Amino acid sequence: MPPSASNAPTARDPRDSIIVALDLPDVAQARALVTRIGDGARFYKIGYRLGFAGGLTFARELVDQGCKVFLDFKLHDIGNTVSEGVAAISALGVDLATVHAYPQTMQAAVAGRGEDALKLLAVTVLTSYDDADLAEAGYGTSVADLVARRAEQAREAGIDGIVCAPQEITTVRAALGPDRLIVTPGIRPAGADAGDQKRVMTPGEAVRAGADHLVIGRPITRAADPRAAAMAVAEDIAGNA
Ligand SMILES: O=c1ccn([C@@H]2O[C@H](COP(=O)(O)O)[C@@H](O)[C@H]2O)c(=O)[nH]1
Repeated sequence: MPPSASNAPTARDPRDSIIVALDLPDVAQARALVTRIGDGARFYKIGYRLGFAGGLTFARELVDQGCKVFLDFKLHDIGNTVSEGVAAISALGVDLATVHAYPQTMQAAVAGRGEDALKLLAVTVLTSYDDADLAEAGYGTSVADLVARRAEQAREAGIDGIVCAPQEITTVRAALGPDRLIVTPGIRPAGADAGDQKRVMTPGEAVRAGADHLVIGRPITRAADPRAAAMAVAEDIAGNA
């Protein structure tokens, strides 16, 4: 079960910094995992895999249980489609949603969100990319420079926060100012397999660098004891906050 009112983390509880990526094949497995994590986390991310397998209904279930929900579909399309898509996401009552950090896309997303409580995050450069991947995709710029440029454009567009790797937090914070969110995937506890992630840091390092939230999938969801894995992350965060 997610944390009950009696053991709910306080505002400064390190567990509030953790967003668990529920990259699972179906709702039954996602529900079982959330139960196993219990009071180890209360903020969950739903992406393509679960989203296309009943995850939107499950998002509602998590919200009704008092959990926070991040819908990570990384929208990128013509402006009208993005605006209407964001308006539809707003109606789900989730807390965070992502779009790619292209100026047209971000402006359309902000227009679609209107006055709703949904916070929009712009994904700068995926954490599975390095400079060589950007070059291969046709960009003549480094990851660091592209993230910095996109963070500036996100601020101008009125986006609420940025998704970037922990390595870029200092640059992004300078562009965004103190109040907007910095959310970092690419998090690996010391010794954990990086897998397809190329720009990684430990939870403690990322929090020390200034991340507001850490997105963590496999190191928690594939752990033998997911609650213990989440608690170990929280401990690392607490030791570095
Ligand atoms: O740049 C990005 C943007 C999003 N993600 C998402 O975060 C999680 C990370 O999962 P791990 O298993 O901890 O690698 C995953 O859902 C990605 O879609 C990202 O990794 N990088």
